[in-house]
Amino acid sequence: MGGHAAPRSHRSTVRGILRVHAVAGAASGSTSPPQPSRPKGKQPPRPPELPGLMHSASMTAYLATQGDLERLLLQWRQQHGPFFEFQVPGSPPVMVVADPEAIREVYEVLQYHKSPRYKDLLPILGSQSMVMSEGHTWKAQRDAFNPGFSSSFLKTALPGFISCTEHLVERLEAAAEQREVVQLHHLTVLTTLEVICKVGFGEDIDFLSAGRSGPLWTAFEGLGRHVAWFLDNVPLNWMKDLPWNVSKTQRMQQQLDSQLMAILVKRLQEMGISVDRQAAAALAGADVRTTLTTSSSSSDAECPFGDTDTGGEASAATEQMMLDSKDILMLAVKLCQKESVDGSLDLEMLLSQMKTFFAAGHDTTAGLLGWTMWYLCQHPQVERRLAAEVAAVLGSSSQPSYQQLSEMRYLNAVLKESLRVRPPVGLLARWGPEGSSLAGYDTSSKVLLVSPYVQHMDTQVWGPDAADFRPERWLEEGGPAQRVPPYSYMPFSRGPRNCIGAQFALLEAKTILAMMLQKFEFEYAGDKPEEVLMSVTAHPKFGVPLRVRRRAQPAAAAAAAAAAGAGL
Ligand code: HEM
Repeated sequence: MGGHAAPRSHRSTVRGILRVHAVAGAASGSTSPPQPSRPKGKQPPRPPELPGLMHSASMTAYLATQGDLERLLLQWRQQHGPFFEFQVPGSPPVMVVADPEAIREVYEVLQYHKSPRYKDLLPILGSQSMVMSEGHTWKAQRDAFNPGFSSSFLKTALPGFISCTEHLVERLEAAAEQREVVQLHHLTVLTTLEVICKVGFGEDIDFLSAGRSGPLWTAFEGLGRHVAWFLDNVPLNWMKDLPWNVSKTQRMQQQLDSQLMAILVKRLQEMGISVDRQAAAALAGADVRTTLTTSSSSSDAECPFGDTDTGGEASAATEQMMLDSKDILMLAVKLCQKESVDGSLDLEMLLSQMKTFFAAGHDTTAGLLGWTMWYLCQHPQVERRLAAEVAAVLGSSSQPSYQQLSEMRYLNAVLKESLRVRPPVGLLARWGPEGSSLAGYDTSSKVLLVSPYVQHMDTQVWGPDAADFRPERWLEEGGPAQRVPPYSYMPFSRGPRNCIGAQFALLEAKTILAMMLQKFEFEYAGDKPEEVLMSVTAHPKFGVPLRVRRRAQPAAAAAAAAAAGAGL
């Protein structure tokens, strides 16, 4: 079945339009940069303009694409070439850039800043989130957290990934026993939340048992819905600045902040670092920017990574810290302390990154898992081959080792293919500075929009079956997938602002899929095909309802795998 054969709802169209509008930075928002006078430079082709919210007549052409925003961009790319522009009424022009070399220029050479409208997400991500910071501040944050997301550290964290997945396996066992249909996407959301808390922050929270009732989930979900409402309803976006909405946002943010701050303070105390609890409470509770001192510090210096080089091998000292640290947060705290002149810690910066990882670290990977299971159900021959590989590599072991996961080449290909045909993060936006141009086009004060989906569907790069879900393409020696230019495959973006969590997400997805497929068989239980619900990420709209059955005994499965060995 084709990669985008599932039809999409008109509702998701409208949300999609609004997302573009939001990312573009609607004029109604206070965060839109000023509009300077236009410099010289040619203008790219302009397809029929995207409709504004109330212009339903002009929406007709748009809906003809079955409400699929990314497919519309793909269609326009085929009609107008790799550069074209549109403008949503009331927002700056949006130039779509689909040429791999031009994207590389923007992301690696020119390193344009992110679109200012991402700032609307700061209540969820934290005021110092590395998603939005730039320059030295951003570099300091990446330097502090990069080692925790490296493969060498993640290798040691594998038991954490496994123990969270065991909760999921228990839940699926109960479902198989009771012949219950599970909403797989929902279960993967809860599992990936467990993983980020455990591996990221060293905190055990049983989200699968607590479900939607746990205080951390309740706080996160409430704030998320509140913030998303203003993003989705662009014409009413200004209402977020009304005093009662500002205080509601602050109140909800405070609930989330206090939950995560409690974890942070606990972890610091476990590390022997005492924290001024009152100040921590104030930081979690109000809109203040404070740098707290800890027992080993005496002033309020920030974590000064500004001039540290991120590239290259980890130093021996960092490697030792990796060995001694149980989770990513602990490692980052140690690195910050080491670099700090006086041992002080910027708690607000740490809290912001915790919020960022909590938000960015689960929804995306849960989407990847949900979509992968949907594709496996649609392609039983792929599922059989994958299950055979898992059985052959794991044998009777119920806990995969890092080495075993690395040996699963077909699993790797399945995940790469799933990320290609349905990249969880659909749109990336940068801001063209005043006076700038790209490939001869004026990009001054424009949003430069890149769609990984458009890049992944280019038949000139991927071949005529670009739209098909076909993991084998990644294993064909000398095939088109081996020759794609870097910016034609970018589910995790690329360049210095690529996804810090890419290795984390892949290890997590491999662990969860291998452990699920070793024990269970799945069948799609929905009465209509899955559809995309475009939110900040591309969700499976119906939640991937699945019937679960126990797979034949591992020994029998291993025998079947041996028989299928030639196909591995
Ligand atoms: C399948 C899973 C994931 C996908 C597809 C994904 C995709 C992306 C993409 C496309 C970007 C670039 C955004 C932009 O330029 O606007 C990004 C950035 C980021 N991601 Fe992920 N992500 C995933 C998982 C994770 C995980 C597990 C974490 C953390 C635990 C994470 C944390 C981040 C952060 C902090 C950034 C901002 C990096 C920076 O600007 O320096 N992501 N991700």
